[in-house]
Amino acid sequence: MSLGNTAVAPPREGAPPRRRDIVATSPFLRAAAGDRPDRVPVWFMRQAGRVLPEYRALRANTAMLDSCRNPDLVTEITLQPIRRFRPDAAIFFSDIVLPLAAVGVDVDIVAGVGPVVAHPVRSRADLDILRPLEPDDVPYVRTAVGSLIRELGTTPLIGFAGAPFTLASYLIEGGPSRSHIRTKALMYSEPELWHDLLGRLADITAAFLRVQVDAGADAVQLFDSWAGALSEDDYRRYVAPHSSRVLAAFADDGIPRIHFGVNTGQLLGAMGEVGADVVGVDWRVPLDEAVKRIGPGRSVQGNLDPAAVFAPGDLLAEKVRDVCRRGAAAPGHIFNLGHGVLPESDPGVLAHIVDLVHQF
Ligand SMILES: Cc1c2[nH]c(c1CCC(=O)O)Cc1[nH]c(c(CCC(=O)O)c1C)Cc1[nH]c(c(CCC(=O)O)c1C)Cc1[nH]c(c(C)c1CCC(=O)O)C2
Repeated sequence: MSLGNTAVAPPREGAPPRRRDIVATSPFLRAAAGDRPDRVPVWFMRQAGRVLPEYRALRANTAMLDSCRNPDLVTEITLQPIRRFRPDAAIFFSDIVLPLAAVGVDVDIVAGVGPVVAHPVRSRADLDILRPLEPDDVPYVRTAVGSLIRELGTTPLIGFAGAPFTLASYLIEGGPSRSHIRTKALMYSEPELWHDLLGRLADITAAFLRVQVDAGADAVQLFDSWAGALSEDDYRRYVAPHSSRVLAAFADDGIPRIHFGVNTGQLLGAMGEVGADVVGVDWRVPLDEAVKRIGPGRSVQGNLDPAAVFAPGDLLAEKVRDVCRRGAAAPGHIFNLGHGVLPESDPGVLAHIVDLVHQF
């Protein structure tokens, strides 16, 4: 059975040869395409990074964005969790603000805070900073994806980018925000400026993903981490057209497009409709209920509470099995946490979760 619309799309004219050999066998790619492989595939958002001591050792003297610009470091960091956890997919090590930095936005990643933008975007004049992203702005991305494809063997590589709304929030607020007040104020009071801004961000995001896909990434995930702050009506009006344009740019590539956000119970249907093959679900909505909201023909990814890794072993195992059982309501299910791995997590417990999912 193949309900998804991914497996059938012919490659784009002039596109690189996809790793067609793994499409038929990879549990991750099959589940993304709406199939039921022999085992439930699993990977973890933020599996590459701070949870691993070998990562912390490697990054000790390198700033986050500098490490993203070093293909050897990116390759090694992306591979570290593959060796340790044996998940069914790798995710490219980078950050959602990297393409913004690549077009000249003064953005830094401050430890314990997150991305901080020196000159927030608040007026039409500020938009000029957002020029289009050219492939040559991120040569290190092409190099790193290429070397990963050679190293990964049969494990698929997920490319990713931040969605226009989530990037806009960082740009407008100047950093992380709980309420997104300035973002929403601009959205409501200057809709024309808002749509210009999100349009530019959609172009940058699509171009950043294009570099990864043309270098050989086997899937893409669009992170709209903060979209859950919006009502469905506002999401459809102010955000969906732009995310839709990003995902539509990969409709002919024959690769799965995963669309994820946090706290998006009210948006699951809309987030599927913008052109996702797989909808990522956080832990607040059980997967069988999420499947009803998303509607037919789309796979789901998720959705163990990242804090469940701190539960006693038998309760954790019960929770893992519950996610797998409920995920069976979708055409295809990719096991994941409902958001990124928490830094305090024990890597041994993550490896155990991979085993539990594979045994299910
Ligand atoms: C919030 C934040 C961002 N960027 C950053 C933060 C703060 C992190 C912290 O101190 O807790 C900075 C950052 N981003 C990343 C690191 C490397 C170390 C690590 O935290 O693992 C660091 C220090 C990797 C990353 N950052 C991201 C990835 C890719 C996604 C993945 O691996 O699953 C990685 C490896 C993506 C990212 N980056 C950002 C968002 C909103 C997302 C989307 C995913 C999400 O909602 O968490 C912005």
